[in-house]
Amino acid sequence: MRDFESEKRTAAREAVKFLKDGMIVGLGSGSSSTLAIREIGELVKNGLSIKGIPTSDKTKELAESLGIPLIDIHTVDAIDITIDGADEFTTELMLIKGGGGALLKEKIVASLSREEIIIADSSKKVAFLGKFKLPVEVIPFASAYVLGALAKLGGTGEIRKDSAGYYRTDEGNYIIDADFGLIEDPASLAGKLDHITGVVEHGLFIQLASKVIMGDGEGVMVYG
Ligand SMILES: O=C[C@H](O)[C@H](O)[C@H](O)COP(=O)(O)O
Repeated sequence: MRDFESEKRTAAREAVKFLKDGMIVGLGSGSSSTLAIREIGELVKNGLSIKGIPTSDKTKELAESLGIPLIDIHTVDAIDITIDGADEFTTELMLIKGGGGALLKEKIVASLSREEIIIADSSKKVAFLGKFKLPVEVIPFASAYVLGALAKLGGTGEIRKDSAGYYRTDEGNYIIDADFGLIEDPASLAGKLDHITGVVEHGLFIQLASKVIMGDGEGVMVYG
């Protein structure tokens, strides 16, 4: 029986070894990223000098509580390294992200990053993306239209809910969790989703990850 929590922690510890003094570091969102951010907090306490850019309000709060210095994304040309999690990944470094609703800022930060390191436990590795429903962030006004557009592409979708009603992202948008079955050509689907009016962003990350560090039992496997 694998201990996924411990695999995530091992991957997080491995990823933070890439951080060096002076770096601008993208801080991912979700439970795996939280482990990495806690490790970064320890390193900062011990003298590592980095500046972080958080990918969600929750991550910002966590980083602040750990004393990790932050920098405004508008003041940087590039981010040296981002450490983030994923809901699914393939060994070709394609990802589904956004299970926690943070995909928009995560994709912006990943796009600005020289290196995007994904940390994951071994349950996240798949041959084909799509068992995990694909998060699609939409402007609330467009949600019915987008559901129809997804159906035309062969998908079904449901607007994500939470205890307060419809779930809202940090930017106030809705998330549609879309089911396309197993996705044989993620790049092609990503291109089609990019063209739907009202879609702000989607959780298919293509050619954004530089490597995936996967916890594998007691050790790690590195892809990329
Ligand atoms: O919106 C959330 C992010 O994309 C997370 O990186 C992703 O959902 C993986 O989260 P976790 O590390 O909690 O499995």
